[in-house]
Amino acid sequence: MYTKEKCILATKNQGKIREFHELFKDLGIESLSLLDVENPPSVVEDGSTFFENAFKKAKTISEHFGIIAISDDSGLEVDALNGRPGIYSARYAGENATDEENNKKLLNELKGVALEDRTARFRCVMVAYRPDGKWVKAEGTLEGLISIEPRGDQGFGYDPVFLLPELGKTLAEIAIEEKNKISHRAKALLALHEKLPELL
Ligand SMILES: O=P(O)(O)OP(=O)(O)OP(=O)(O)OC[C@H]1O[C@@H](n2cnc3c(O)ncnc32)[C@H](O)[C@@H]1O
Ligand SMILES: [Mg+2]
Repeated sequence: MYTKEKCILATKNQGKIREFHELFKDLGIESLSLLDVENPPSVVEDGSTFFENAFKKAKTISEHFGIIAISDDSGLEVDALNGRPGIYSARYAGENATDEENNKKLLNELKGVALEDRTARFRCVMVAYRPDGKWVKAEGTLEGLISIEPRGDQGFGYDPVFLLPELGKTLAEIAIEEKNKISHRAKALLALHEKLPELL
């Protein structure tokens, strides 16, 4: 059973890894991540879509370690910015930008835009890749608004500026368990999990 095997999460993002590990507890999946191994191959994210980048991350890591790899390529699409930063979310404010720098740039770009026009969504594309070349993919989204000011200290990335209108809170103001009930990542992982038996 794959649930007893180790698979590897093809990510170095601590925030993503924490969410995956919480979700994996319920699904009975055991995994390593790139933070648990020495000198993992680096993957240049030069694709033009979330899928291309997710596919490249999963394939490279799976072939290197010889086990199933699960990747996550995700980002924020802001309607008032014609979908930017999109696949460039991690490097929006520059190649090695911090989350704070990216959030600051985003809020600056949206200066003067009314709250109701700050609609946005997180998108997550996941690929599970088996070393012999068989793979499955899944996707999830989460709709919301870009807040006027950052709020909250939980989560990671753009969470402090991503407002959930129904709750009146940002993603950084809710607990990881709550985020994992609604997030783009959780939706993608549940859809991926349905397809994992195809890799067995
Ligand atoms: O490529 P890996 O190693 O997985 O890690 P990464 O941080 O580079 O990840 P991506 O290339 O997928 O870039 C995703 C960007 O979108 C942001 N992001 C994705 N999911 C998010 C979430 O749930 N909450 C806040 N920001 C998120 C994240 O902070 C990054 O800036
Ligand atoms: Mg990346």
